Amino acid sequence: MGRLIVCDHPLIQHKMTFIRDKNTNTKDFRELVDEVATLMAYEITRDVPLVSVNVETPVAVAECKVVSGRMVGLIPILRAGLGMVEGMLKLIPSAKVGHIGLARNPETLRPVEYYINLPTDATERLLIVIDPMLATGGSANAAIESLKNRGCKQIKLMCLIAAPEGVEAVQKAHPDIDIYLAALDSRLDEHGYIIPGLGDAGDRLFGTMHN
Ligand SMILES: O=P(O)(O)OC[C@H]1O[C@H](OP(=O)(O)OP(=O)(O)O)[C@H](O)[C@@H]1O
Ligand SMILES: O=c1cc[nH]c(=O)[nH]1
Ligand SMILES: [Mg+2]
Repeated sequence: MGRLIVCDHPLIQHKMTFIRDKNTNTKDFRELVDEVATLMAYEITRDVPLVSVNVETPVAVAECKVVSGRMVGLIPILRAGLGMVEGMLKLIPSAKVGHIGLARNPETLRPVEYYINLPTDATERLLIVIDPMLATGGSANAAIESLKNRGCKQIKLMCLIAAPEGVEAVQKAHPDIDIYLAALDSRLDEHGYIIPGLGDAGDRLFGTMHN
């Protein structure tokens, strides 16, 4: 079974409080999501391979390590996953970015894939699927399945908030996948929203709330 890692660093918990708050405006929400993505990037790259290099300090040769090149691909699920890309690229600037467009049908809650574009060397990279919300798990599962169907083998999933139902669905369909979260919430409501959650992540990131 893949690991479930809840990244509960105090700075992440602090920022998540304001991300959840309905009174946080679009600009602040976007900045906070970006910041949490940067902090989570630190944790999700904890086990990337290193290679040894020697560097000359002003006084001696030091045996050092560098992250081996061309390691990571970021795969945001459109739209809301886009809000986490820049924050991760701050720590992993050599990552390439692929996109998977999925939208949940509000009645069936089933995801519909409307776009996919992956880096040409995606099968050689550790791919991090990113989406703020893991609700029923339908979107994450569809994205992971799409990647696997194209020959990708090393895949992790990174979300801000998950419902237990979503975690269980991903673990059942893809038991090889590690899941990284900033918070694990209580449940889903009858519309497939995470409770207490943060509302609709895409709408809050892009200011498209219908109210
Ligand atoms: O786990 P699930 O039940 O599949 O729900 C989670 C999905 O729902 C949201 O996207 P949405 O369909 O609202 O699209 P958007 O990002 O364009 O707003 C969210 O960003 C996830 O992709
Ligand atoms: O709570 C939820 C569930 C799915 N998608 C969201 O943006 N929020
Ligand atoms: Mg949405």
